[in-house]
Amino acid sequence: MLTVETRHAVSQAETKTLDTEGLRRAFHAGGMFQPGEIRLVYSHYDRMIMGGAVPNGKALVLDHVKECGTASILDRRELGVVNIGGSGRVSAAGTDYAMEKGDVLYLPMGAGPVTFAGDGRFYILSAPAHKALEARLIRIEDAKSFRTGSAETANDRTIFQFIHPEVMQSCQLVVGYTQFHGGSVWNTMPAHLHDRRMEAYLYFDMPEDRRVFHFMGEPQETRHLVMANEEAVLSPPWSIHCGAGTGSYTFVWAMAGDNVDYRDVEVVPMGALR
Ligand SMILES: O=C[C@H](O)[C@@H](O)CC(=O)C(=O)O
Ligand SMILES: [Zn+2]
Repeated sequence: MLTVETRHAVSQAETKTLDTEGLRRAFHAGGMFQPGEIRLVYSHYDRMIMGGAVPNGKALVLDHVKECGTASILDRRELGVVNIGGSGRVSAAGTDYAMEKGDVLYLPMGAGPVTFAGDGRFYILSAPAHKALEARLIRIEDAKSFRTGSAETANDRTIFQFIHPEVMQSCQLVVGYTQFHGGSVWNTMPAHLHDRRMEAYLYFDMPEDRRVFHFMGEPQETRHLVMANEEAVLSPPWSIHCGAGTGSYTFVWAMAGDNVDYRDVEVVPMGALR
């Protein structure tokens, strides 16, 4: 079963007027990981699609998505998959990829229908593409990683880059995830902006009652959303994106837009935040 929700782009001016429910309707996505279902959220920020596929023993096929206006989703798009669950398999274009937790798969434009199987919980990301590149399964040891932050500032973490120019080629997608050490809780602080790219975060690896207070908005007009396990949040290109958890967690970050330059960010000075 396929379910698709559309999220239109919301401006800075409108965001300023939203209450909690309004903010969540515009930017928050929950319930994407349902056994036996594929659920997608089609965002009009750079037309990024995020979603979940949970085969739960019965194979699921991602093919025609009406919102994309093509016969099959990858006719004019590329796809990233992060397995956040148990052992599973993803197949496309006659190749079967065994995916353990933490593995990331890139499927290029033209790869055709995508089949999800096994015990995986597959987080899906897709952006429009302009050329057919190489498919690639990237395991954590093939990712580029760096440790940043410190325990003193509660942001000691390792950033793993998978679909990233220093690892492989993609058209628009840049995808990786960040893991915390020793109870650190703050991601992406000091915050930054990148008007060239939107970003989506998926928070996971959290016990049921853990929450991340995710911050968004223009630097001088911030808002927060309370995020539970396996919930995602859209970050418009004009928005900061950072958060603090009530304990450690992992989050997948994914971007699409005008460039794939991970360092093309403007750091927001602490004094500019309101
Ligand atoms: O533009 C890059 C993204 O916001 C994330 O990669 C940041 C992040 O993972 C972190 O600081 O923890
Ligand atoms: Zn960012």
